[in-house]
Amino acid sequence: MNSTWIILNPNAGTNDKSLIPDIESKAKQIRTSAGQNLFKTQYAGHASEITRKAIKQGVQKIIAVGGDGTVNEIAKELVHTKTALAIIPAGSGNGLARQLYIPMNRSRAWDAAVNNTPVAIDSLEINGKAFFCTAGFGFDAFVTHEFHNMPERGFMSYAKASMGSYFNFPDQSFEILSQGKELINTKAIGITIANAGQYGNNAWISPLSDITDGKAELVILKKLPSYLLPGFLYKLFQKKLSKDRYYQTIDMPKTFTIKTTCDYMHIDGEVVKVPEGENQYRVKILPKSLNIIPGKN
Ligand SMILES: Nc1ncnc2c1ncn2[C@@H]1O[C@H](COP(=O)(O)OP(=O)(O)OP(=O)(O)O)[C@@H](O)[C@H]1O
Repeated sequence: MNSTWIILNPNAGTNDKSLIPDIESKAKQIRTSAGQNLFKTQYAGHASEITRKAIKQGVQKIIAVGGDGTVNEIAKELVHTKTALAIIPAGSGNGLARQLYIPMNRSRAWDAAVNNTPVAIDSLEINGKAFFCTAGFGFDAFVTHEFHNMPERGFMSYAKASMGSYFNFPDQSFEILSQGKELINTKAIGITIANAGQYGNNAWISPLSDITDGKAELVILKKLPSYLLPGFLYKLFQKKLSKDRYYQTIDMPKTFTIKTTCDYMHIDGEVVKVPEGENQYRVKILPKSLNIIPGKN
């Protein structure tokens, strides 16, 4: 049996025609038995199914080739298992890969995936759904929703989706509780729960977040007047955001509850429609729960 499986989402990313043949040839180079070691996903949820099979068969490492959606599907199955995850970034945002300093260059990412040693990172759960980078309510979830409906992928589409709706987006209510005590009660354009520091695309929404520290941060974003937006965006991409009257970041306890009236949320960049009548979310931190291969050791 091959001890490394590769799971590739052929639909991921921005239409790179060389991706599939390149990964096919790299997979052949590391094949150690007659068994299959490359699996192409055929539908949403397929990467999770393949991962469950890999765990049962004692596979030691899974190399995910795709974007954050594919990575999330695989990683959530690997939480609290011995199987390590490596990533070849092939999506549009690649948040977890960038957070782990995995090269965007495919050959260098492959070298890291094959040769580097895993580290244990934290994961988070929101109403039982695992995530590894960020989850959010309000404006960032709305932008993610708009982005997924755009014909083109990539950073420029994110910028268009954000700018087109920012000034009309209404404030939302957020109440955060822990152990029955109210920690926060506020109106804001959105909140982000951060395990990693960035959304993807090097947009550092929570620059001090450390994916291995056993903690999560909550970012509260208030609507900025237009003249402050360019400075905010500059700091976002330069990893320089810090507390002010429009941007707050709070260290969170190990478990907490969010009550909100938002219609959408995103979990690692995948939009989730909030079920009618559901407005309460339990968040739990699972320290050092996933073995993952970083870009640098
Ligand atoms: N063959 C397939 N057809 C349709 N959807 C698929 C297929 N394989 C996987 N998927 C789904 O596609 C979703 C998006 O994929 P992925 O995140 O890898 O790429 P992306 O959306 O281009 O990247 P990013 O998340 O960085 O924007 C995944 O959540 C997965 O469930």
